[in-house]
Amino acid sequence: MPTDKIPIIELKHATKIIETGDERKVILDDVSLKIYAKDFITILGGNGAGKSTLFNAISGTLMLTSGSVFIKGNDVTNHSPEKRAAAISRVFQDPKMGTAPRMTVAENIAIAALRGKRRSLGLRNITTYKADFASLAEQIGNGLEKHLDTPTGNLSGGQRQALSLLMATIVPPDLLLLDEHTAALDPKTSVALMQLTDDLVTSKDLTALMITHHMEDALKYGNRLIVMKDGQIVQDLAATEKEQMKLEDFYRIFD
Ligand SMILES: Nc1ncnc2c1ncn2[C@@H]1O[C@H](COP(=O)(O)OP(=O)(O)OP(=O)(O)O)[C@@H](O)[C@H]1O
Repeated sequence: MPTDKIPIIELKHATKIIETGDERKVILDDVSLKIYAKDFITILGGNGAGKSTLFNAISGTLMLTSGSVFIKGNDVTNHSPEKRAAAISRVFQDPKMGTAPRMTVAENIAIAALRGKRRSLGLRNITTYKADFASLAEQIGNGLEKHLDTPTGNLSGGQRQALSLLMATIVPPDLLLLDEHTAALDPKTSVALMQLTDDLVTSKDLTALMITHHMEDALKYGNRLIVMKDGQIVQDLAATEKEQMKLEDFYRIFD
């Protein structure tokens, strides 16, 4: 891992404590992490280990109790999620989360294409861009290009997740957060979406963090693997270390 470059994301002693009545719970425990350009990091951890909390801390939907968050060297610890959204895209587990259901596929893509731009595309001008949208959707596969005028609420879960992925990356973000984005899909669709994800991340040189409960995927994809437990990062493995790990080794981590 490079040490001289400025990380895309850096967490310094990120800590979140939840206090309710007499109860005090540390859900993110002094996490320090540097994520560099083109890192594709898979994240494993049991239920309640703090994986989504880590994503919430990075995207700003959870404000830290102490510690700080930097995006490309800028301290964004007190920035709202909206402000951080110019740099960070997130795809959720639930296919309903990433897209506006009453809007068509083309309209959703048009909105995503505007991210970070001041100029308005004007939804009325979508026809001008239809050919571009169709070719983008075609790259995604699974017939999305034939559904440009279909409200996204009528798409299959797999098509919606593929569309969410396209929308999250159409304007390449500084960081792509994948929050168990294949977990709600049937096994065949899940494998196809995972392959598509890897193709997109690799071809667009994206920097990505991916939470998964599939140990095989965590081992197969990415250049780095993080294991979380009790709000802490307990393993941070580079590609070479990861290659030497066997599934049994990971099962031991969760013991
Ligand atoms: N806003 C909150 N208030 C109180 N507790 C919270 C809050 N957010 C998360 N937690 C708690 O923090 C712990 C970590 O939750 P988190 O969702 O990050 O786990 P996870 O690793 O993503 O788990 P899973 O695999 O089940 O999705 C859990 O015990 C959860 O109940």
